[in-house]
Amino acid sequence: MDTITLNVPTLPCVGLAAAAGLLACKLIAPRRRADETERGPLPAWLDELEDDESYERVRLPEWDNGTEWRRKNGFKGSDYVHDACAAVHVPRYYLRGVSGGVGSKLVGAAHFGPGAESHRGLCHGGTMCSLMDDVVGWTGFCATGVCKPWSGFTVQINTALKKPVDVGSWLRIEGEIVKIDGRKVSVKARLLDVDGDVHCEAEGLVVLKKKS
Ligand SMILES: CCCCCCCC/C=C\CCCCCCCC(=O)SCCNC(=O)CCNC(=O)[C@H](O)C(C)(C)COP(=O)(O)OP(=O)(O)OC[C@H]1O[C@@H](n2cnc3c(N)ncnc32)[C@H](O)[C@@H]1OP(=O)(O)O
Repeated sequence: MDTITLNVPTLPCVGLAAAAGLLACKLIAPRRRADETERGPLPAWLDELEDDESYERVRLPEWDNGTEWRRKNGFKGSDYVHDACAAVHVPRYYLRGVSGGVGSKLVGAAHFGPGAESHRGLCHGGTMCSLMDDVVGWTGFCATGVCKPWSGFTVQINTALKKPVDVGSWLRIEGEIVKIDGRKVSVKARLLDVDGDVHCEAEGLVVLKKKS
């Protein structure tokens, strides 16, 4: 019968190697995944928005410096959509704010990464719904015509899935305030490609926080 000899001094080494591997995954792998180049270049039309004076880029510390800002402000994880490693990722939003809120429009680019896959190269419908939730919420936060982060809650997102999304796509995401009734902000949103084909659209409702 074969015998297996356990070399006891190697055990701590194996343990150390495993710990080092784990640390490498935690520290190195997420950074590699976060590398923008893996998503390819940002779509060119984002530059057009940058140059368009009617739109202003929404810059927030929770997006620009997410990890550190969140840790300091009591958040417990990474942003489901805005984090660089998110399966479906929005790197930027631009706001065309309108005084009074109605007509204010938020436009951004969304990338569907490999982690968003459902069936053979196509993305999970839930990734489109998540995006609709995000853009409805952030558009609702612009109910005064300027972006006031976390100023309300998304309470409804009625999403119609119209056309599948390929893994690796960059699509345009838009939200627009169509009605404000007290604390209730109604938003229409859609996700479209460069040809103007609509992949999904949504009607959403945001309830603003009570004034304290
Ligand atoms: C607004 C109150 C603030 C509370 C303070 C908490 C302190 C927190 C501090 C800081 C938070 C920063 C904010 C973070 C934002 C996160 C981002 C997201 O989008 S989260 C996504 C997941 N969404 C949820 O998890 C929502 C869950 N829902 C709720 O928590 C409640 O429903 C809430 C707070 C949104 C509203 O509760 P109510 O007690 O303040 O207000 P009511 O009187 O129930 O509703 C106001 C109006 O909205 C309608 N409404 C509410 N929910 C609706 C729904 N689901 N569908 C249709 N209408 C709805 C109601 O019918 C009412 O309408 P009528 O004024 O009577 O005409």
